Amino acid sequence: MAQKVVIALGGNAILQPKQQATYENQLENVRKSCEVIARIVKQGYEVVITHGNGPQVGNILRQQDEAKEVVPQFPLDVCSAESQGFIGYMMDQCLKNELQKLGLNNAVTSMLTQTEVSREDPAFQNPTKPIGVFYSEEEANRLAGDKGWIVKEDAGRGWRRVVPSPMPKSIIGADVIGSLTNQGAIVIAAGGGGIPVSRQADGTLVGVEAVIDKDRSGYQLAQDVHADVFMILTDVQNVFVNYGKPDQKSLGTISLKEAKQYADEGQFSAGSMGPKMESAIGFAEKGGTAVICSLDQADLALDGKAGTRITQDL
Ligand SMILES: Nc1ncnc2c1ncn2[C@@H]1O[C@H](COP(=O)(O)OP(=O)(O)O)[C@@H](O)[C@H]1O
Ligand SMILES: NC(=O)OP(=O)(O)O
Repeated sequence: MAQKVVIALGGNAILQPKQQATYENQLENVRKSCEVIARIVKQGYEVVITHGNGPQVGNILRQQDEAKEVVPQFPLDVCSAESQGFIGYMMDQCLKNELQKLGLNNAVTSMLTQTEVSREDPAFQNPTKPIGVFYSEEEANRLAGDKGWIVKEDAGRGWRRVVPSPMPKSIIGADVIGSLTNQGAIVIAAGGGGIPVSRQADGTLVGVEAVIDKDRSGYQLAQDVHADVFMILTDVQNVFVNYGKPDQKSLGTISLKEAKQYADEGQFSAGSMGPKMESAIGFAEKGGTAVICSLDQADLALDGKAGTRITQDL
């Protein structure tokens, strides 16, 4: 039987920190990602894709802010939906095109997805999710003062605005995503972690202002669709211990025990590698294989020849 892989693609792979946020730049990055994903499909894997939206949703908020005298501002959950919509569109189109180049005609569909969170989540008191572009410390502090933002340093790469990132409780429509996948479709879902919503006392859903971590939602999605492999594609080839220090060490295939030990030591930053490793460990604990690697090495990493790989039994 074909192996099922959930691929979580980083928002930074769609827009790199030093690139201008033009549509053309993002489309080209998505095209390159889809070229790799199409090769994975060609290898015979069943694929479900999720993606980040940190840079994009931050830019949408900034556009709104700059235009607030002219057009009313929308809440953050709606901005999340906007980013999911435009990234889903680019991905759906690029993947169809890249599959066609390989002579494949799998059905591809992008599903606008809501993810349930709790309004009581402690994340609302401690924002950790970096969004938008990077600033110098001075510029970030100025913007924080002017606009009431909370800003934090992001893994040695500069300063960014941060927003609350509650834990996903459930992916709404995960059963539909699973059955489409089982029928051979490639589904793009829960982009940007999914649009954050909470369930009210009467059972109805309502939007919540937050940005969910796509690695955490991807982990939930991977369990929901009974994936064999959960693969997180980002902008580093491997996970490191002592990251950014002279003695940093790249991690290849590691045991669950080793991964947990490094996480307990605080080796992985909140808002970047932290949620990736937490999700990878969770997935491996449930018996699956978790892989964290760079986009360009995704197919090698699936074969165990690149990236950081965590499995229950070594
Ligand atoms: N221990 C670590 N090993 C590798 N990368 C790390 C580590 N800690 C923090 N990082 C940072 O995590 C970043 C990837 O996380 P993030 O920016 O959230 O990616 P994405 O947008 O691709 O999901 C890397 O670019 C790196 O700077
Ligand atoms: N929503 C989310 O996790 O986005 P990034 O992957 O861009 O940080």
